[in-house]
Amino acid sequence: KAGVRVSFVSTPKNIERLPKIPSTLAHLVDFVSFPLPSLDKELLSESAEATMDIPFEKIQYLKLAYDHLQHGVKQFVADQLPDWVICDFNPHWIVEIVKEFRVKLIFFSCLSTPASTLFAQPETCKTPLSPESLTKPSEFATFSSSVAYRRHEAIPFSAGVNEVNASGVSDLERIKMIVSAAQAIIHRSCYEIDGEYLNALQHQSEKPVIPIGLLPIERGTVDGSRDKIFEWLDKQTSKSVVFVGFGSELKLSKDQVFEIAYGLEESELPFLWALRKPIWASNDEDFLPVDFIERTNNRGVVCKGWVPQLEILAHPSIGGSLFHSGWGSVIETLQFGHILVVLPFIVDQPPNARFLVEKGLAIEVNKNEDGSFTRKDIARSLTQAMVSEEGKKIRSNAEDAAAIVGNMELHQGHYIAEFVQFLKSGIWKQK
Ligand SMILES: O=c1ccn([C@@H]2O[C@H](COP(=O)(O)OP(=O)(O)O[C@H]3O[C@H](CO)[C@@H](O)[C@H](O)[C@H]3O)[C@@H](O)[C@H]2O)c(=O)[nH]1
Repeated sequence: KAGVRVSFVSTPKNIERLPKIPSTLAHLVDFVSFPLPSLDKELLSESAEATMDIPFEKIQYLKLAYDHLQHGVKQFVADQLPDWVICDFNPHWIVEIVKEFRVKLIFFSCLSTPASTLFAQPETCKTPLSPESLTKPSEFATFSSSVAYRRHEAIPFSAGVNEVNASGVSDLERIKMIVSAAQAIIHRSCYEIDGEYLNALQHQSEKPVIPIGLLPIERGTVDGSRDKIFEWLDKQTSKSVVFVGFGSELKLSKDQVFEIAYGLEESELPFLWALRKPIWASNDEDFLPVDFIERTNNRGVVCKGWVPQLEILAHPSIGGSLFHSGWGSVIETLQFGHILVVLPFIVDQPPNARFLVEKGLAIEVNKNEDGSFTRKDIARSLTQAMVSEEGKKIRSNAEDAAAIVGNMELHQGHYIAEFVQFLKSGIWKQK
């Protein structure tokens, strides 16, 4: 909308998943599709193009396949000579390409600023990321911060990012290479919500750390066909229903799915659960406790598949959500002023959850030291959030947050405008 020409480079299936570009912007935005090079079918199925398509242990092969895109991308950069390349942490080989063609680079971190303050500790720039460094708040947080991993979360996370996987390059190495070559780092962030962490991150970094706003999605830009989910929601009382979802890439175990199911049942609250077929399920239908659907069908709906989450969250019957605290879902929930019950598992989800609790916007489900949780923990947190007196202040804080998180003028008008200014001038004045 600011008149910047954008080529969005990805693979066919991922591009198909994106919303269509409005005709008024079609002359400025190209979707550039490179077929994903195939690997041995044993390693990666031909239809897999994103983490949501595969089990966790296969992600390393997806990275390997993406690394083979470097030749096509190099040719594209040579032909187009863009002013800037913006990329996430994955394509470390872009560093050589931008150097060769003298193109400027921006690192887009899709993780929140509170989470990033933990990865960007000065010591981790030199050494592998240790679990110890993740279990304490950033030393650059000059305020009282509770954002840190618990030990049971820090151990697998640090192992995952340090490991030299099948692609031959660890995630930490990828991030380091891109960050050190980038002129700036951009975050889905704004001073009004996570300003203190943005400032802490800026103190940790020698480069501009630029908030590009929270990028709330405008309604009507995603498919929200009014199918029977909405007919059911229309019949529910205002702000009474909990939306339950765990994002795109998290794979829950059978125990976890069952405890969530029993917890929903025990809470006696109306719910709408978006549940894709778990990888351990033997068939398309049977992955919930016996008779769960029958026992809860007077007040709950389970949608087995991908749902129009944004349109559901916008419905007036939704009052709260039970989420993994993926940053995208956090923004979408707060955009509509709903309280969050957070049950974090992987990547940045644990620090996101701590941040939301610290801000008085969420209740985190209690977990044991080994990371397990029970139906009682789920039911207790849901009741507290949705109906109890204890949750009243948090419900009201979440409602107030909608005025900031859902403010399109602030995010698109102000933050994106400032970022565009940076793209044009290359100069960033720290706030
Ligand atoms: O049935 C569904 C399920 C998901 N979504 C959408 O998918 C996105 C999910 O995003 P997010 O909440 O960020 O979850 P993940 O994609 O699972 O998140 C990964 O990426 C995030 C950063 O973008 C990290 O914060 C998470 O930890 C990481 O797991 C959101 O836009 C949802 O609206 C749907 O529309 N329908």
